[in-house]
Formats: sequence, C-alpha cells, structure tokens
Amino acid sequence: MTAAVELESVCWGPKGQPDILSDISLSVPKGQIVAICGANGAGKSSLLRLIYRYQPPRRGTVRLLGRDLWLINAPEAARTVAAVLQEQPTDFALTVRQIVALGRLPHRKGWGAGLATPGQQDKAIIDAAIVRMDLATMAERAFGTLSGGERQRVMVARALAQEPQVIVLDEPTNHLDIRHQLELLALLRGLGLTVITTLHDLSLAAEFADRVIVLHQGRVLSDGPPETALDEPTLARAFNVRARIDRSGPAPRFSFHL
Ligand SMILES: Nc1ncnc2c1ncn2[C@@H]1O[C@H](COP(=O)(O)OP(=O)(O)OP(=O)(O)O)[C@@H](O)[C@H]1O
Repeated sequence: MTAAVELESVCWGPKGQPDILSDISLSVPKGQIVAICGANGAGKSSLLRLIYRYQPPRRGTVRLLGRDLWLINAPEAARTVAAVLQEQPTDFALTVRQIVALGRLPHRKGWGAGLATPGQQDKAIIDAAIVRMDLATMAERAFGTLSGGERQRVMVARALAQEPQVIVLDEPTNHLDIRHQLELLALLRGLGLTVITTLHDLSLAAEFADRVIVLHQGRVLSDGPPETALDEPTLARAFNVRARIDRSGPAPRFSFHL
C-alpha cells in the first residue's frame, strides 16, 4: 500500500552550511500517528518543514502519497498536507473565523481568492472546524486578543478546514492546559488522518502515538512503537541525562536526572 509520507535517504542543511539532517529514511502508513521526539536542536522542526513542503531536501526524496513532493504544485500539496505551526505575526489582526477560512484557500478556484466571502460549502466546513475546536464563542474576535491556548486551537481549526489527509504539527500542546492537551490529542487520534507531530512531553508521546521517532543530532536514533523506541539507553543518549522508566503502572512514568 502507498505510504502517506515517505522519506528516502534525506539530508538537509541551510545553504552553504553542513547537513543538519542526515540520511533520514522512513515510511509512514496512512492513518498512523507519529510523534517525533528529541532534544532542542535535534532537527525535529527541520524534518517537519521537509514534510509540509516548506523546504526541499538537499539530497534524497520526500514523497506524499507516493509522489515526489516537489513535483506536486503548492496548492495541490496544501490540499493533502496541513501544518499546524506557532502563530504568525500577520495573523493577529484577523478574526478567528478569517484565520480558519484561510484553510479553505487551497481548495478554492483562483489561488488569489484571498478572504473573499466563502461559498456555502466552504462556510459549513469552516463552521464545523470552529465548533470542533470549541471556538464558537470567540469566532468573531481578533486573533490577537486570544490566549496562547486559544490561539493554538485556532491554528488546529485552520488545519482541519484544509481537509488534509496528512496533518503535521510542531509542538501542538504548547500553551495548552492539561485538559486541552488531552482533548487535542484525542481529537487528532479520532480524525483517522495521518498525523506527524513533534512532542517534547514523552508521557504524551507514549500514550498518544502509534510510533515514536527519536532524533539525535539530525539522525534517527530510534523508531518504533513507544514501548521500544522510548527506552532508557535511547533517552539517556538523546537527552544526555540519566533516564528511568517505571512501567509498573498503566502508563510509563519517565524520570530524569543529570
Ligand atoms: N535555516 C537555518 N539556518 C541555520 N541553522 C538552522 C536553520 N534551521 C535550523 N537550523 C539549526 O538546525 C538545528 C536544528 O533545528 P530545529 O529547529 O530543527 O531543531 P528542533 O529539534 O526542532 O529544536 P527545538 O526542540 O529547540 O525546537 C538547530 O541547531 C538550528 O539552529
């Protein structure tokens, strides 16, 4: 079966500088929930940027549903893969509804349609995304007036309005309280989409992901189900700490020491 996302011997680095990501090969089946973990600077966000077609690999190939991502035009790629990133400064003056409506842009005729009034079908999809992310009471508010957690939910709603098959998220639980973290991860699981997300919280990764990829200095250090990918030696190496995992309870408990 065609993988949702496939990276074959991928390397990436900024122009004129050495590789930051080296020899990354992985294949993500449709519907899999993948958490990418690793220390600050390990290359997690750089890897995501290759998957949502922000930057091309220096060497190797990135495929989306079996096709080379860089042979697919940008609107078509955006109809398939949505990214949830930290908010952009340009978003602040727009209302919540206008930001969520941006998710429909790749689906509209004329890429320059901008914020022109959405059609009935678009409107229904935008409303559903707003309700799904519990934003109905603040839909007409300026994004800049929202709390950090509310903003994060708006960015997810925009991605849902995009109706993608693959959703890529960079630290989506940042700013969210515990309830909203759990709700967001449960929602992502329930979508039936392919989800690739960075997560600093290893307990959440262990509980929520089908598969964990630990990056270390731009390479894959471990890759597998959480119970094998997140073991003590891997964590010790990835984070340069002493790691202990207590698996006696219903969920693993991680503790770390210098
Ligand atoms: N465009 C760029 N130019 C120069 N260096 C870059 C660029 N993009 C990323 N880097 C460097 O590459 C390394 C990996 O960055 P990246 O943001 O992918 O790490 P990360 O694992 O997401 O880290 P964090 O957990 O801190 O968010 C860092 O050292 C970063 O400074």
